[in-house]
Amino acid sequence: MKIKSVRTRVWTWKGPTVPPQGNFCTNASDALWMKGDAMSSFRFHQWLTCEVETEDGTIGIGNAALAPSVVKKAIDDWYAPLVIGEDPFDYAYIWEKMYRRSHAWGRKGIGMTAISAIDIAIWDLMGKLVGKPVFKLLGGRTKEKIPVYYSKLYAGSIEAMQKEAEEAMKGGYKAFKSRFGFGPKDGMPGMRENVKRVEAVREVIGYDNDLMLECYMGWNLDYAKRMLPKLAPYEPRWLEEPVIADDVAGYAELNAMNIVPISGGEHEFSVIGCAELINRKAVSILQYDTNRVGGITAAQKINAIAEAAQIPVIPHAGQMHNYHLTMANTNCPISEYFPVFDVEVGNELFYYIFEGDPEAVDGYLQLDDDLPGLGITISDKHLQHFDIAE
Ligand SMILES: O=C(O)C(=O)C[C@@H](O)CO
Ligand SMILES: [Mg+2]
Repeated sequence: MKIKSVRTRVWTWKGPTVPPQGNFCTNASDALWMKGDAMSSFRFHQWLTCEVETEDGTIGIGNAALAPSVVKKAIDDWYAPLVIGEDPFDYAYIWEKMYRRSHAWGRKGIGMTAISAIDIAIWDLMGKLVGKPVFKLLGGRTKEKIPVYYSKLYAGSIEAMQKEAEEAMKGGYKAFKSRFGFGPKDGMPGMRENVKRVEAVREVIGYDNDLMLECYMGWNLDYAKRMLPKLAPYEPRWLEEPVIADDVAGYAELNAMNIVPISGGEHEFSVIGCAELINRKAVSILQYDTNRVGGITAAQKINAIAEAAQIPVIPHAGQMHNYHLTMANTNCPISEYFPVFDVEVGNELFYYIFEGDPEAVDGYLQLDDDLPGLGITISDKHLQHFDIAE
């Protein structure tokens, strides 16, 4: 069975969006003097779909959210010709071929994202060709159902964050991730504002539920070292991306302080890139995203390395490509879950492109033992809200 085509499309959201609300999420651009919406370059209002088709007409669906229009070009011009004519079940060889033939520029970022989208499509394809869900090809069911954590709680007024946390509690969630709104440029007053919001969310969710704290690369080593002791009393399960992704030494220093577990990895790429985070003890929880790190082929290899180091893997984002890996690995204890919302940052945009993503019920989600592949289709329900570029 050979791959006969690779079809990429870029989906640009033109529907209603929720406008940014002030200091709602620290991020890597906060260190710039720029005025205005620092999160603007971190929104996901475009998405890439990648459909890999075999001679018999079976189509596997992959996707990517980072720089979709550039990734499309990389796939169309460079990677698609490498995979057409190959047998999808030679997925390890295909992965190496894409990785090594673009090694001069593709090891991280755009290239690895393109490799990820194709690889995810190949795994969906293989599942469909053998009539098995992808998780059954990876190790099978390791959980009755997948516990999830509610991931939103962007920084806003204390009242608004407490209201959102109350609603999420009513939804049955038992773990919650909130975002910080203040960082180094906001000085001591900002530190106090950050702590106030952590305390306020804890007041609502109590101490029997997990609270994770997200910096999204918006702090630095000095600021994070000063913040950790202030956060410890609120018992966060982890502090996420406190420094920029390249500051692996900073990650390792913060993690070694052993005050709050440090997590990261959603902006790391390839097996070796994640092995570096593990081997340098830079993270206590690894959070690659399968549609960035190298797809399912790479993610499963990373899962083995993480398991050997007893570092739990909790992939960034929801989406089926991550859920299947979590279901198939005991060392992947829970999944991140973006509740279905109006399009804001855009983490939730995939709900408007695909059908089949499970909705969390009482803090859990379920995968179907008998649904071949990833279990998603491309939806036609929201086409009026997208411009689609072939
Ligand atoms: O969900 C996460 O971990 C992210 O980093 C999403 C990003 O939009 C910041 O919240
Ligand atoms: Mg994150």
